[in-house]
Amino acid sequence: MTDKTILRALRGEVQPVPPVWMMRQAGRYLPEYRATRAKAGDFLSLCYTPDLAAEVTLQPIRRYGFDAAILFADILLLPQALGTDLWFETGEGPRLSPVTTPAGVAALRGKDDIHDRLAPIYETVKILARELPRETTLIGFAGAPWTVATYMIAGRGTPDQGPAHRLIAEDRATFEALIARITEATIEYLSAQVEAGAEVIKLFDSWAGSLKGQDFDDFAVAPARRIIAALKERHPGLPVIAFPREAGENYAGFARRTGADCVALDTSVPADWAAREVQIDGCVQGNLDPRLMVTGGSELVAETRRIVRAFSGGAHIFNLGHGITPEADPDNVALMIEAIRQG
Ligand SMILES: Cc1c2[nH]c(c1CCC(=O)O)Cc1[nH]c(c(CCC(=O)O)c1C)Cc1[nH]c(c(CCC(=O)O)c1C)Cc1[nH]c(c(C)c1CCC(=O)O)C2
Repeated sequence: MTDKTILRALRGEVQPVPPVWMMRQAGRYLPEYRATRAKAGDFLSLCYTPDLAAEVTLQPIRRYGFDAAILFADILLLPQALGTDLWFETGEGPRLSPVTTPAGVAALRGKDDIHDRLAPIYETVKILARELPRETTLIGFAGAPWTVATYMIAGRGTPDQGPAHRLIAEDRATFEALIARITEATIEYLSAQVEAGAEVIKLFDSWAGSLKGQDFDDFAVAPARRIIAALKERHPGLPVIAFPREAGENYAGFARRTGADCVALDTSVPADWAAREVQIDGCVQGNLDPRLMVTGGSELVAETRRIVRAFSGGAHIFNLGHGITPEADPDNVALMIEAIRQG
């Protein structure tokens, strides 16, 4: 049995001090990240250069001693491995060649033909498995099929995921075929990460909140359940964190319905409600507002303590409700960690 604090939380163990890591902990708020990114040239080159991707993954571990490191990569590398073009417009975000037709879906690579392009990611995982401190847990990840599909269909990020919802309404068969292709490829991608040394897997469904009713069941719950079941069959005991962001009331029962060991909570979910309705099924992760990492001060300390207290009756991994932003002050991260560990 391991004594790693993150793995203990994921097994449902209640700990006096919750383990902590942060979404986007390797990121632009850190000067050392900006320096390594400049050396790589651009964001995608950083993702695909294993030595540099491992370096930025390790930077926040060295600086803060987080309990977990998350592989540095992006959810959009999988669509790229499936054959879509991918680039980042400076100051705007990702762009992809859209996939909206039966022919477009059929032209995607098969689930077993993604590994040549993703090999550098597996190499990053191998370096990290060697170099991380022994008490630090290594988290691998992928986007959940719905969120990845929203980018593939629109060719970019969209505020309301309109193009993906339109495809569901107008050509459900093509949409379902796309989800199925992403789901099967995601299983192979995550399984390869585990074989390379990832100890925990996290599924990011950043746009789950725009799925309502039956669509939530069909396109957020069902694909996650399929991926988690396949991964656990191949890698017995593998812990999985699911992040159905903005799912609201659908957070209740999400772990049970998908087989996830932990549900990550966004900032819109009241901690007291989540302690009653979500934590009864196991570990929860979250959910400090990332804005407090910009503003800091006594409000940051008070909020951190409030969240620790709210979840103290069950298994809890402290985290933000979403990624830390480039405007955050690195000193506020240290202040948050001190409030967690020293109470
Ligand atoms: C939707 C999504 C993406 N990527 C991701 C999601 C799901 C989680 C979420 O909701 O944030 C997930 C992601 N992206 C990144 C990671 C690495 C691990 C981590 O530190 O959490 C992870 C887990 C690095 C990244 N991915 C990106 C950056 C910033 C790139 C830079 O250095 O310029 C980082 C550190 C770029 C990215 N990547 C994506 C967008 C929309 C953008 C542009 C917006 C932005 O600039 O913040 C797609």
